[in-house]
Amino acid sequence: MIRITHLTKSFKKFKALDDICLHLERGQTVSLLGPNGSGKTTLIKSILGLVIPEKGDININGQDIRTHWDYRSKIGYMPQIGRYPENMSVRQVFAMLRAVRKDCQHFDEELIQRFNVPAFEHKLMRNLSGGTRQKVSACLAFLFSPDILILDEPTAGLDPVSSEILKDKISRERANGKLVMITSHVLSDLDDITSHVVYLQDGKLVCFKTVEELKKSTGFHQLNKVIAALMQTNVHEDNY
Ligand SMILES: Nc1ncnc2c1ncn2[C@@H]1O[C@H](COP(=O)(O)OP(=O)(O)OP(=O)(O)O)[C@@H](O)[C@H]1O
Repeated sequence: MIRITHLTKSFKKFKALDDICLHLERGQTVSLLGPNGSGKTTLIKSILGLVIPEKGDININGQDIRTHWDYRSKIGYMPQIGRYPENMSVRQVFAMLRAVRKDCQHFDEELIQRFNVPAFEHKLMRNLSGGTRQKVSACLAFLFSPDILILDEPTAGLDPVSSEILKDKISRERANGKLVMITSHVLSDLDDITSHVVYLQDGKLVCFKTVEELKKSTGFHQLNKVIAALMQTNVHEDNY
């Protein structure tokens, strides 16, 4: 579904991504992990076409993203910090985005209901709490039933109940054959939902493995312990 080959991105002399190769398929929930500054957001932005790499290719469903822009309509993106027109109400933001996406035939409004958006949709974006803003971002990421979901720190700021609602939604969308990519530093939030781990360090791909493989090779059952072990062994992956 997403094939990344020899992706390299530098900011001046600094290599943020260094020869990344990955092949991600539908039905996977891929946790994109690594220390601060390891290149996770740069990788996500490269897939979204917001960062232009100097080397390498990204193909989505067999099409090069540099020449086929319509792939973006198949991606739902939840940014780390959602930026919206601050003087619009929540209701207006939803209406505006629905109007932009006239091509969309099927709306997924489940999160809108489960987060009880109608209770706060009259509020202006600038007056929302951080967690409520996250709920709006989550609802928008899922709203147009995309095949690929890219969620950057999705549970940050959400209360425990809302966090469980979102994780449940992610699991069911994966079961429906969607590809979900998630970054988070809260590994306990990823434990139940991750099928594969991509681990980056200094812009390099250290590991791309299933959670089961990692649990077996490290002897640990919790993702945070697995990742701690991975950081210590620094196994290099050339088998993608
Ligand atoms: N526009 C830019 N200009 C210069 N350097 C950049 C730019 N964007 C990212 N970088 C650098 O590239 C490196 C990777 O950044 P990136 O945001 O991808 O890391 P990350 O793994 O997402 O980090 P975090 O976990 O802190 O969110 C960092 O050293 C960052 O400073």
